[in-house]
Amino acid sequence: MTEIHNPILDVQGLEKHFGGITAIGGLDMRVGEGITGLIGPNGAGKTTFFNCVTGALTPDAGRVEFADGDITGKRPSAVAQEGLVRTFQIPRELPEMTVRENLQLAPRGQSGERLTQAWLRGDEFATDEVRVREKATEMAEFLEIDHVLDAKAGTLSGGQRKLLELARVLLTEPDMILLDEPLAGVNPTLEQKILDRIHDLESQGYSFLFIEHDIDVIMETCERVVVMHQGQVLTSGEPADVKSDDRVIEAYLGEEV
Ligand SMILES: Nc1ncnc2c1ncn2[C@@H]1O[C@H](COP(=O)(O)OP(=O)(O)OP(=O)(O)O)[C@@H](O)[C@H]1O
Repeated sequence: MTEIHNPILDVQGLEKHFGGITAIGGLDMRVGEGITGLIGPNGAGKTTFFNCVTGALTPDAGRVEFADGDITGKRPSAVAQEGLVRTFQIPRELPEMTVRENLQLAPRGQSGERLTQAWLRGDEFATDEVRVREKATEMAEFLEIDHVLDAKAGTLSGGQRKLLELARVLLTEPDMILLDEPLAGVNPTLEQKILDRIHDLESQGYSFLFIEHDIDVIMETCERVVVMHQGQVLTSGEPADVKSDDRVIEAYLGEEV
């Protein structure tokens, strides 16, 4: 296991139980800058971990620090204001609204208060409206969904919905983004586009923690990988080391490698 010396996200002793089920059992995890992969078998606790860290679930025990601040048990909006946001395995756009409306809402929604406050400070409301619109357009262009800006979000393909979700999250100007299977159900061309954008964003200073089941994608995309198993961190390190770790092969990769 390799140590991260200057973590952005530092989780200690995290626990989450559902009745008699221990989803997270005393987990310690440190995540630094760049792109980190989070892998593990079904039921390992990856999504529960995301939920506990970003405030959707309250942990039963433990401490979550982000950018040196204690965010344990804070609500999702407060966590987002600190610069930590997540996407969902199943995107959460508003299907009856257009893509543009979904994007323009993003900075004002639960996770966008930081940006909205910045925009509202000392500016005319009308100017803010224009800025919100411009930002939404820029983001749609960046993620190549600008051609569907006027379409209802509910009519988008699965892959386009993933891009919309990523755009909405980015519009909150986070520092770290937790991605919950952003490539699931996405065709290979779009998959490559999403990965390219993630790399672009990394070079702009964003950091990612990235749940992904495809080990080849993890190997190519991530500088570091954390492996979860039964609510704990089994190991972490560079992708090649993790892939050849006997415990990881036994617990997760099996005959895939
Ligand atoms: N709301 C809940 N109520 C009861 N049990 C839950 C709940 N959420 C998760 N669990 C249980 O907690 C454990 C961890 O689930 P979790 O979804 O976090 O795993 P995961 O690693 O994200 O799995 P997958 O890769 O299949 O998405 C599982 O045993 C799951 O059944």
